[in-house]
Amino acid sequence: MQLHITGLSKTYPNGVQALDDVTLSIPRGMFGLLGPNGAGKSTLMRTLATLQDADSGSVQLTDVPGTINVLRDKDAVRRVLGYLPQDFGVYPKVSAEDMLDHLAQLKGLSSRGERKDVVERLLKQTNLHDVRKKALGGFSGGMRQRFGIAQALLGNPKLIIVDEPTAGLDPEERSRFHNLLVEIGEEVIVLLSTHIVSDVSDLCPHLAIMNKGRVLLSGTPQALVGLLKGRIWVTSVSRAEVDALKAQHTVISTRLYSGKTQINVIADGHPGPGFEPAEPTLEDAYFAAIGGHVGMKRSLVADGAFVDTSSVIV
Ligand SMILES: Nc1ncnc2c1ncn2[C@@H]1O[C@H](COP(=O)(O)OP(=O)(O)OP(=O)(O)O)[C@@H](O)[C@H]1O
Repeated sequence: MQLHITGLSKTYPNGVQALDDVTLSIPRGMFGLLGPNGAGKSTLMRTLATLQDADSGSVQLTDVPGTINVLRDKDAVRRVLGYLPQDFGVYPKVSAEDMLDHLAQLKGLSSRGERKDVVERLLKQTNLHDVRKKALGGFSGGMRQRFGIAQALLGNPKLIIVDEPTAGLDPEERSRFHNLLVEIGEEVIVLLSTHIVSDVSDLCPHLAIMNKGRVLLSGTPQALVGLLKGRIWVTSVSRAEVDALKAQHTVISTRLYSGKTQINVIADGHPGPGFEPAEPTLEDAYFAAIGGHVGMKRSLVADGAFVDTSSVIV
């Protein structure tokens, strides 16, 4: 099973181009869609979830078995889709158990006994069984997101789309949520959008980095990080020195560390006194891509094949 997205574009009536010729092949397992706010992640996910139309392009879900034309055969997509939107709302007065039972009915599970089993299993899987009688309005952010996954798993979906699910969760709930996603398994496609690099590095064997509606890079974390091998340098300076360094070097990120500013620079050779070589991380790849310092030849992905980023130009 693979999801092939080819040349997908979308411009909103206000003139914002949210998707600009997006081409990606998404294999089975967890796939991270990483990008800053406004990159176009939600637009892409809503389009794949059949909730809005693209202006052009095509999307195919292969070997489901058979092939689904995602933009055209919306009912067929909905039968294999589980979706957790960014703004997942719940009825505050309804209990988790009753709501899940209701959603199961809407998904077509008409047998009461079968529904009871499915609801029970999902509540256990998402660690909500103890609070199943509690009204959803009293749920914490993390519990609500786990409930969101429970409803997305109704009907054994093959394509699961989760849009920024960890935003606003505390570290413990984030880790719990990550474990839940990992458990969903490798037999389905799980597309996860996030602006948090560690969500992707912890979970996803494949990812794409998006900005301004375009895919900047895609591949395995190792391949993306490999692009920067020997090219990341780090130094630590006082705040007063930061602007001068930014004027002289290609700074890809700065962060405060023990009261000093740690600066990561991209350069093909040693940038000068005070710099140490650094092992590149996915965060470096992310910032380098967003800053336009590494990129992908568009023609390489034009055939829709999943690109090994060893073939990426820098
Ligand atoms: N319905 C809409 N009408 C007009 N512009 C929109 C609409 N939805 C999104 N946009 C714009 O399209 C661009 C992409 O938005 P989108 O929500 O897809 O990005 P995102 O990567 O999901 O970011 P975020 O995490 O902030 O939602 C943004 O500039 C946004 O303001």
